[in-house]
Amino acid sequence: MKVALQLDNVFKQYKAGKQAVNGVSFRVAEGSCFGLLGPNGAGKSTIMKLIAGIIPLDQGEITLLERPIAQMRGRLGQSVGYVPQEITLYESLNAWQNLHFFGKMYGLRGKHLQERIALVLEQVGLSERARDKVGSYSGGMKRRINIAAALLHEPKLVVLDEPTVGIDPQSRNHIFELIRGMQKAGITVLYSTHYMEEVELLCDELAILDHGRVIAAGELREVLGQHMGSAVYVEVDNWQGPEQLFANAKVRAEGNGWLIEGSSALQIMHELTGALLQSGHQVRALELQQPTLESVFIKLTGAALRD
Ligand SMILES: Nc1ncnc2c1ncn2[C@@H]1O[C@H](COP(=O)(O)OP(=O)(O)OP(=O)(O)O)[C@@H](O)[C@H]1O
Repeated sequence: MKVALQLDNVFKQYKAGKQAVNGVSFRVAEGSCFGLLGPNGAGKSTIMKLIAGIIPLDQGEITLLERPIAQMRGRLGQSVGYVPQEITLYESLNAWQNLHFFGKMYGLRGKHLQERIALVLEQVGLSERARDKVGSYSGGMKRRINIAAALLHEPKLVVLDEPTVGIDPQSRNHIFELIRGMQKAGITVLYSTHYMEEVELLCDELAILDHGRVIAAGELREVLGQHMGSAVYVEVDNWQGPEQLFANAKVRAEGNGWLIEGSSALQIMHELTGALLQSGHQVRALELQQPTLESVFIKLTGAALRD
């Protein structure tokens, strides 16, 4: 695996604030989509700003394409396309004019800039609205132009900070398609979100963050497998519960029933059906439950991801 981005023991504290990033390390393979998943305040935006060189780190090292970013200075901006959470566009200008402005900031000029603007507008599906004022756009369309602006200079790494918050489904789909297109083109994508379904859909690998620390990281299957076994959910009328039946599994009350987690869900189901058939209890629900990022997060932090 060729590493595009590497963070080694990175720390960041805002003035008089708490430790926003607290010893974070992870590696992102070239051409992959890496998800940063965590609740509000976990440190996702801060990590992204550190990578884009917008704020300096306190300790540790960030390496982009085998070069420490501390040594890259102006060249960092050439390699990274950073899309902040906030929309940063001129509402009174049209999309083309906005992109022209950003393109010039990246040092693009003349015919090449015009070609790049046309291409990124096509990539975000807004060529036909290019001459309309951005002020007349929906939130999702503005977000797509913000992403287009970060692609103008053909960066090797694109950093997207919660790009789907508060946008319409059509824009969301466009953004997903765009990311898939970037991956095909060998561009590395760092994607932050607090929607676990987005990570499951888009990302090859992920890091779960909480209070500025990585609490789990790796490929999706790996993370799910490492932290959760599969489980069986059961609802039974007038039953004292499955605790006595499963000495070696974890049992907890959930909803109107119980969740039994162990190394073999099939074995749990087998034993459960045997016992319930014998006792003649009325079974309301009996199902296999695959581990999800949500369940991993609850297990690791004791809180739901969207709290
Ligand atoms: N400019 C700042 N000054 C002081 N503290 C800050 C600043 N920006 C962020 N923080 C604090 O740093 C911590 C991490 O915030 P950060 O914005 O990186 O988290 P996040 O995971 O991106 O959250 P969100 O999803 O809300 O954007 C939080 O405790 C936040 O309050």
